[in-house]
Amino acid sequence: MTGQARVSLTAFIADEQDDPHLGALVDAVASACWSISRIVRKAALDGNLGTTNCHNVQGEDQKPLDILANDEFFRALGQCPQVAAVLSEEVGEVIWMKAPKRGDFTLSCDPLDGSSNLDANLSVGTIFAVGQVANDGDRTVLKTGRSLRCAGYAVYGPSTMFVLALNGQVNGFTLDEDADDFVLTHPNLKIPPETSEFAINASRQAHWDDAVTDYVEGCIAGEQGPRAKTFNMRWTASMVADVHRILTRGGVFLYPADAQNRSQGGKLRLMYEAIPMAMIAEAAGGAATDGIAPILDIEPQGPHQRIAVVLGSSSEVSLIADGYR
Ligand SMILES: O=P(O)(O)OC[C@H]1O[C@](O)(COP(=O)(O)O)[C@@H](O)[C@@H]1O
Ligand SMILES: [Mg+2]
Ligand SMILES: [Mg+2]
Repeated sequence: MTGQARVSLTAFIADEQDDPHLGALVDAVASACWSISRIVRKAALDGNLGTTNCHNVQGEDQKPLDILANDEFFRALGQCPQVAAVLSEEVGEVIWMKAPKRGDFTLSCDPLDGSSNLDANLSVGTIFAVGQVANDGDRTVLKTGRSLRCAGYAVYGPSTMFVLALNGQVNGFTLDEDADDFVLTHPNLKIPPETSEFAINASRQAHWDDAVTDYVEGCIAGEQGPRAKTFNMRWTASMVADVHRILTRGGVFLYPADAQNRSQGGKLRLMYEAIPMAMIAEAAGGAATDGIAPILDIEPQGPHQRIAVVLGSSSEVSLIADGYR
């Protein structure tokens, strides 16, 4: 985007919508991501790699950076008077910051996504979704993704980027560390409907159901197979990094429910992984399903509910969903 006027995230949001409170909230989330980006980059220097003896409500090991990123989020949101509630992967229950008033915001977040990659210095990220309080005293956080005001993620990779779905569009901003600012570098991101790249943890093949096995075998069969084209495969084990690649060049991401994780509903969490990424995928012209229904139409049953996720290029998503019928 050289030669074009630099547009900062703050200016972009002010242009895009007229609710100054939402602008302030997105700015606060971006500042939390900026701090997390610095903490992640200095982790080895500050002794923040490795493990802790702590577990989150899902029984998962909490890495030092999971906890530090979560603290950063609450610090930044604590400065936003319009934030009524926060649901975080790292905290068991929904935290109410104040008595909810009509128009206040609720925030669901995965402060550090892809934490199994931290010690290997691979790309990780942060995921968030912003809901709104419908009426004074309304304490409903578990709403379908269709009710969201915006959603996004930050990816801490070779560069730090902030990607935001707002008003039916997805835009990417790159952190300019010298200017301490997120600058619009990837306007109006679109997921191409066709692709020849899929992402799945193939080591779980033995547990897959037929719909997934048939789909992957069809891809791997290449030009001689039913798809009559060559497919590539990628798996980074960071949902943010896999989804960012799909936003950049297309593809389909699958973390299906399988024989091993079906009893808990799948692996990924509906409120702060599946729903925000589904909003981003749909706003970028892609699709997102649990195999049966669009993820944004699913009524959440619990704050840490898990779900199957298939998202990305619309033609592949519908082909995979056909396999479940
Ligand atoms: O280890 P697996 O089975 O490949 O799972 C990787 C998936 O788990 C996650 O790391 C879960 O997210 P968290 O790191 O936030 O717990 C996703 O980012 C990723 O897609
Ligand atoms: Mg995650
Ligand atoms: Mg996480």
